[in-house]
Amino acid sequence: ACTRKNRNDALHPLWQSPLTIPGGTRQSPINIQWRDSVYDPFLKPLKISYDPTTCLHIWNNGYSFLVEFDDSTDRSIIVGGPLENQYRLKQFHFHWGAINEWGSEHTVDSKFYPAELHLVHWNAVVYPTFEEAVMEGNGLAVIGVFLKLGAHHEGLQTLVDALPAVKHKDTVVEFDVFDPSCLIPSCPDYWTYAGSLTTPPLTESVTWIIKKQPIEVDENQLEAFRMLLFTSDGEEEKRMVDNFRPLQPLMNRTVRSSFQ
Ligand SMILES: NS(=O)(=O)c1ccc(C(=O)O)c(S(=O)(=O)NCCc2ccccc2)c1
Ligand SMILES: [Zn+2]
Repeated sequence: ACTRKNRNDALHPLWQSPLTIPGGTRQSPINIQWRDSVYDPFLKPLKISYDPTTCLHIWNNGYSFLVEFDDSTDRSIIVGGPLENQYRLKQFHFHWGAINEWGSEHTVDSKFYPAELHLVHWNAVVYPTFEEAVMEGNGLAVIGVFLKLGAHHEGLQTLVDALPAVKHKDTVVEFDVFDPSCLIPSCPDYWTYAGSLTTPPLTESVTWIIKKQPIEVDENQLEAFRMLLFTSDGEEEKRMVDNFRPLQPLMNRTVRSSFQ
């Protein structure tokens, strides 16, 4: 009998998710070619208002560590920018590499950053639950912030100090007051495009807002990310590194910029 070719050859090793979504036309991440982005004078400034007391906890979900927020009210929201509605903050997380040469999900002119922060928001004006918003074209808005190697980042350090408590998959630690706007650069400039989640279910529901200016973090802070584990306590340890999805084709999309 002929052997069935392993159909998993197209799966990404990390998430056993398909590398390409059949019929996907707006997948993420992408390379942002600066000179191909189109300045849109009608783009508004992005307005960010987070209430630090909506912060709940940090947990290691087995492919990143995420800080979750109470999204039962409109206390932590973003509005403006390319968005038609206001969107509620649900969580933020990071993607990073084993070394400083790569780690971000998006690239700029094919350059990787060592890490990338994603702040995930959902359209609670139109959709009753996050789970429904995840399935809709205008359901989510994710702010992406690049991390580059440089000065120590005070705001990030409070997060880094909590990471040893969530070293293993499925561990959680209380984290009850944190204002993530300290992780967002002051420069208002951003790129924006229509994309998708970069983790399963990879749904094409994300308006991406990628800040042009990176934040600086130091080597010890990046190394702290790399001390986390994909694996649960008791399993053979696998360091949590390179948790970024490969670049996806731009296809018929234009990246707009809020700046000239
Ligand atoms: N890189 S990304 O911004 O695309 C992203 C990464 C991870 C997650 C996550 O689930 O933690 C998320 S999420 O919080 O949006 N969850 C998406 C998967 C999900 C769908 C429905 C219910 C729960 C989780 C987004
Ligand atoms: Zn992400």
